[in-house]
Formats: sequence, structure tokens, C-alpha cells
Amino acid sequence: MRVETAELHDVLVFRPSPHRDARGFFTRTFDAEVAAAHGLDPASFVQDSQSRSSRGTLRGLHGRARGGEAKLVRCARGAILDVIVDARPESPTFGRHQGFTLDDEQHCVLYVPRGFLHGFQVLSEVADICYRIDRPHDSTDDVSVRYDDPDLAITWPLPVDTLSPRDESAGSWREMSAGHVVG
Ligand SMILES: Cc1cn([C@H]2C[C@H](O)[C@@H](COP(=O)(O)OP(=O)(O)O[C@H]3O[C@@H](C)C(=O)[C@@H](O)[C@H]3O)O2)c(=O)[nH]c1=O
Repeated sequence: MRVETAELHDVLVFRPSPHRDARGFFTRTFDAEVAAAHGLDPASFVQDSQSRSSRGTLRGLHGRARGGEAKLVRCARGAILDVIVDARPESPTFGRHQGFTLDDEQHCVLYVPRGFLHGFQVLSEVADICYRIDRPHDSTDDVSVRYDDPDLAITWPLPVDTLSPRDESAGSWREMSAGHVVG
């Protein structure tokens, strides 16, 4: 498994080597030794979740108040554009965003540190996203920023056809970053 850094500070991409044969494939999705060698505490990932969405669906941008939440994100089925925003005021890449294609061909796993916003749009007919988080979920910590916030100016690849009510009524990046609520 190769591990790459990203444009955004502290972000990692775990790039496995899938084994393909007539039956399909085998791929490693998490390796505690590799994670520890790159400064992550493997035991910290206390919940593993999965969501399924259809093409064009956008989930995000989501962050977490009161300490933030680190994530390991992968696309187990289909393909997505995953976008993260560095919301850590002390970071050299504060306010910047980066997109990553995650799919069931490359099987890359994206490490998103605490203090980021996270969202994705589905590129395939259906996509299953799996993510491990380093704190138990608590919806009272939810923070949402509009995916089409003009200050972030993220380019999404497809028209957005499905949004949750929470994402529909999300706040602005300016408001959120001024209050330093994520992380
Ligand atoms: C995220 C989450 C949701 N839920 C519940 C709450 C709600 O009833 C239902 C759907 O929740 P949401 O609408 O918040 O799900 P969703 O919009 O998929 O939220 C997720 O979006 C992506 C972009 C992320 O980064 C994740 O951390 C998470 O925020 O599932 C849990 O029980 N545990 C969880 O960890």
C-alpha cells in the first residue's frame, strides 16, 4: 500500500494494490501498521459507516464542532468526487479545497484530519461510501456549509439533483470560518 501526501496539509491518500483475477478482486482497505507508520492511531477509528447514493447526489459539506472528526473515506462501489476544505485557521492551507476521485477501481482511501469540511458527489449510477471516524457520531455536533458557497467556489462535475434538507439549508463558509466552529 503506497501512501501519498496531498496539496492540503496533513491529508493522506492510501493507495492499495488490488489483486484482480477471474473471480473479481481482493484489496486491503485498512492496515493498522501502515496507518501507525504515518502518524495515525489505528485504534482511534471507533465507528465504520456506509452510505449509498445515486448519480448526481451531493452530501456535504459537513464538519464537526467541539473538536472535529478525522475520517478515512473510501468508495466501495461506483465512483465519487470527494471534496475536502481545510477549515483549520492555523493551517498553511486554510480555506483551500481539493477534490479526489474515489472509486471501486483504484480503491484509494482518503485520510481527512480533524478540522476539515467534507462532501462528495456521486459520479456513477450508484455509489457506496464507507468511512471510519475517530469519535462516536453525535448529530448535535453537525456543522454544514453550502456546497455552492461563493467564497469556496468548488466546481462540482454534475448538476446536483438530490440534497438532504440539512444540506439545503446549510450556512456559509464566511459565517462558519469566522466562528471557528469546526475542529
Ligand atoms: C453520519 C451519521 C448519520 N446518522 C444518522 C442521522 C440521520 O438520521 C441519518 C442520515 O444522516 P445525515 O443526513 O447526516 O447523513 P450524511 O448526509 O450522509 O452525512 C455524512 O455526510 C458525509 C459527507 C460526511 O462527511 C459524514 O461525516 C456525514 O456527515 O443517519 C447516524 O446515525 N450516524 C452517523 O454517523
